[in-house]
Amino acid sequence: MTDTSLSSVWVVIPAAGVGSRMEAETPKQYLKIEGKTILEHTLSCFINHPHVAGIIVALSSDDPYWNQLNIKSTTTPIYTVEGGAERSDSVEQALEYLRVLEKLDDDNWVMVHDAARPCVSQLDIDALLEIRSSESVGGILATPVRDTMKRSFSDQAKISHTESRENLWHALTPQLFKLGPLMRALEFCKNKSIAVTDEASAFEALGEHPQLVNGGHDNIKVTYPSDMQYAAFILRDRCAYD
Ligand SMILES: Nc1ccn([C@@H]2O[C@H](COP(=O)(O)OP(=O)(O)OP(=O)(O)O)[C@@H](O)[C@H]2O)c(=O)n1
Ligand SMILES: C[C@](O)(CO)[C@H](O)COP(=O)(O)O
Repeated sequence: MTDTSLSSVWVVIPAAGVGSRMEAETPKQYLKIEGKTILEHTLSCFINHPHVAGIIVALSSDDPYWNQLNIKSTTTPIYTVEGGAERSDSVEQALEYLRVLEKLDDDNWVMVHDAARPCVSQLDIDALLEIRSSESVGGILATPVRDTMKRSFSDQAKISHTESRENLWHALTPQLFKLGPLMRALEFCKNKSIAVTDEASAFEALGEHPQLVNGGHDNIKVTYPSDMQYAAFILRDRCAYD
């Protein structure tokens, strides 16, 4: 087994969604904040990063926007692959590309990060990368739940009961795992028809316990229209200090 604790990682950016909850004409990853698309903001978090070997972006088959982006990358190769029906399918397509065309072997680390999360900080990315030298199966950025959590009835917006927020986290991205185990975990879930909305869930289905790395709660996933203003505030604030 080669020592990959300090090797560079490939970044998988699932960007093939339609953004239905955003209710916009354009898929949300192509909506603009401060003159740049959300996808460009997200890519800028990883382009020319010293520990990033390359970026693979999963796009929808009929994506007419990608070629219009203004992406400047001097040291980081960026490739695209056709995504799939679900986020997990898009991730699998990108991983297959890395294995077959980039000829990455199983113990290469890969980091999966939502195109819709443009506010991730370098500090958090580097904190997650630290787990490469641990014995863990991999891990994710996450942030502890801050509010009291209520469970509603399934058929009405009334409180059924309060869920304990003890040891309850919001899963964020990036999520960092080794290529081979991640592909096998996703394949296992697909074969068992276990729907997974993040990479960690696939490992949990195998009885694994990925590491939780405390990340900023401002690493939001732009999902609803109201998220755009908050993301713009965070990005403006971030640029003011960079
Ligand atoms: N088939 C899919 C679905 C989603 N994604 C990506 O996965 C990330 C997180 O998914 P989500 O926030 O749910 O995006 P959408 O699926 O586009 O949003 P919605 O569920 O509102 O349609 C996004 O960057 C999205 O582009 C993807 O690559 N392939
Ligand atoms: C991967 C993720 O962002 C972690 O919170 C989330 O699971 C994506 O879910 P979505 O339904 O695809 O937005």
